[in-house]
Amino acid sequence: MKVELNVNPIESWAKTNHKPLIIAGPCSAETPEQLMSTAKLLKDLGKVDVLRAGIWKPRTRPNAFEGSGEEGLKWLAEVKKELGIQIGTEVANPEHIELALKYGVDVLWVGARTTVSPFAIQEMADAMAGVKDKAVLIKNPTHPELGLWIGAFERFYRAGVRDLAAIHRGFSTIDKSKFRNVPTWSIPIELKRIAPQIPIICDPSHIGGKRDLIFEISQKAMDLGFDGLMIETHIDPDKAWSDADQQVTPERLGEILTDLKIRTQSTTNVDFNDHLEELREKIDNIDRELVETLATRMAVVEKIGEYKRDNNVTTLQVKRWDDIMKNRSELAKKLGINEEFVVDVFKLVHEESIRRQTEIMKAVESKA
Ligand SMILES: O=C(O)C(=O)C[C@]1(C(=O)O)C=C[C@@H](O)C=C1
Repeated sequence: MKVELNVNPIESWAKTNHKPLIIAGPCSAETPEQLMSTAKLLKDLGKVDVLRAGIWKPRTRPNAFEGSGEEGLKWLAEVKKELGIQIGTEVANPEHIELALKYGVDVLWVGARTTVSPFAIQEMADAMAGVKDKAVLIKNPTHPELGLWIGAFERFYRAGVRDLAAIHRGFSTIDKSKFRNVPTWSIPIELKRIAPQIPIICDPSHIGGKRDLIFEISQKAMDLGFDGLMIETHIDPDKAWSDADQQVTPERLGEILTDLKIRTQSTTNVDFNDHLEELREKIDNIDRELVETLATRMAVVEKIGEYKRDNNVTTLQVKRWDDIMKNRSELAKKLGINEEFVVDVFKLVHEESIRRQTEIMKAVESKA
């Protein structure tokens, strides 16, 4: 799948000359004082490009704080006027968009729970038709379905929105995890591969769910070459009306941003590039050998499949499979590589063996 979306580079709409783009501010706009005092400290850091604040909060259950609504937009507009900082908030329907535009919101984002619904996205895209100079950021859907995420970009793009970016906020899981939303980095990496022109912003607050994890997640995003960070920041995090555990003080945000190592996609250093080229050639050769070895293995699997078919023996051989898993895992340990990774590779290999042997069995059935 290739996605042709000629979206504008982040610098063109965020009016920033540094990378990464930093969006920070409280989870929710609670009071005019809370918003203004947080915003002033963020502005003083000199590194924050957009002040964020939730106005309408999609809470799991209805009795939680659901946002300050239009009133909060007035406070945001006041901050923009007084501090000259760009402002951003989450929108979930055309009415939110209309109000956000009325109060001069510069950056609108679509939440994960909205991205899952193409109906909601289409209505919002229609509401953005003809709107100029406003950026739309789209959070990944709550579950790791890349097509749905891309579909949301396509809907806004068709409506004429060109200032677009993705926000990676992790994926819901019922498994026990140290993260609130598991990052499953392979999904944003795949988005980068098939649509490299779409900037990606990481939301470590929602991935981590705990303030202690924010630095580590942000650094990982920088190591992967993400374009920005959205970090929830509150003047007094422990007293926040929503998501208290994942917010940091403006002071802590300053430390995080200072400590982050920012990497570049490439370098003009000739020695580095020459050496990288040599190593990549080695990798190309190793990969060729790997694929050739897989093909040789598969030929043996097919031979076994024919024997099994002719002797009415099942494709799946649990004892043998279990022995293979144990042995390959021990081998990985001995060679000092990640055992889980090797086990995962062999699970895929085994799945393919079974698929191929099932085909061999079927071929005879259909002849009979
Ligand atoms: O050993 C066999 O019986 C095979 O068919 C080979 C193989 C494998 O891929 O290694 C495939 C299926 C079985 O479940 C066990 C092992």
